[in-house]
Amino acid sequence: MLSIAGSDPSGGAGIQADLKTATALGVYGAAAITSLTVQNTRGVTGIHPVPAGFVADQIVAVLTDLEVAAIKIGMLATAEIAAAVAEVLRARPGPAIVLDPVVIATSGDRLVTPEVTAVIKDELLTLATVITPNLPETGTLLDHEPPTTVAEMSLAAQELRTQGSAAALVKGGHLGRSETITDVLADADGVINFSGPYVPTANTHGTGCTLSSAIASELASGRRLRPAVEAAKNYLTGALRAGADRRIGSGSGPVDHLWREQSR
Ligand SMILES: Nc1ncnc2c1ncn2[C@@H]1O[C@H](COP(=O)(O)OP(=O)(O)O)[C@@H](O)[C@H]1O
Ligand SMILES: Cc1ncc(COP(=O)(O)OP(=O)(O)O)c(N)n1
Repeated sequence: MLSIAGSDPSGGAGIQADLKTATALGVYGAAAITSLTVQNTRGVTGIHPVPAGFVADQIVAVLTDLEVAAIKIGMLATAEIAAAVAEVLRARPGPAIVLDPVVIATSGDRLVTPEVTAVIKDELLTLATVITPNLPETGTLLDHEPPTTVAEMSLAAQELRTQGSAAALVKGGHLGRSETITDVLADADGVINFSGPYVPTANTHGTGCTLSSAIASELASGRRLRPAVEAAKNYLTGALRAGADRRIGSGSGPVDHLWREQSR
């Protein structure tokens, strides 16, 4: 599994989360870094994008050497980086692509320039096996208000498919506290809800990164999309539960990626 994403020095999101997730799921993880961030559990205070050509070179180096079965795309930082990633991947079809259209961190900090969304819509959406926006990202991609109910998430997921994505998983983490938390997948077979228990914790830093890299890892292991999403959500719920009471950092802490190892 190749992660094309930004670096989070606090270790809970970005490539750090993606590599922990792949490892925990028994998949070899590689990483092409799109940007360095200055970030901790309290927020993001700096972004240093990698030159677009150098991002492309990293991806080509991995794809021309390792047998990559699935790619996760996360933070793209600038339109130039997004366009370079699209160009490289268009020229090398094959791996499944999980596109997490990262715009804003849970802390409220913007992670990409506004122009990135247009490149995602125009160039990356059609390359994706599945796109995994949260509610605000769904609103941005569709140019309307974010969904506020599971029924609206279902309509939005189907609308994203009409924009060119083979499948869309609209994540419900921003719907607020309830007994269950539901993500909605629209694919060629229709619409399906993935519901799991809501885990009451402030330690949700990197949940979107963890989910998308878990889906990519499960696809790399040979699962089809629906079973891959189900397995990824179960893994994430376990990691949220195991990390719920940890005190790593003073803000929104990371999930416990290695929870399965510890429960052995
Ligand atoms: N408190 C929670 N309990 C259980 N699952 C959660 C919780 N918060 C988020 N999730 C799950 O984490 C994943 C990411 O959700 P979301 O917060 O919507 O995305 P992002 O992290 O990209 O903003 C989704 O599968 C969502 O259902
Ligand atoms: C480097 C980097 N990439 C992505 C994110 C956003 O992570 P995500 O899992 O979508 O959400 P939160 O961490 O904000 O809950 C990030 N923070 N850093």
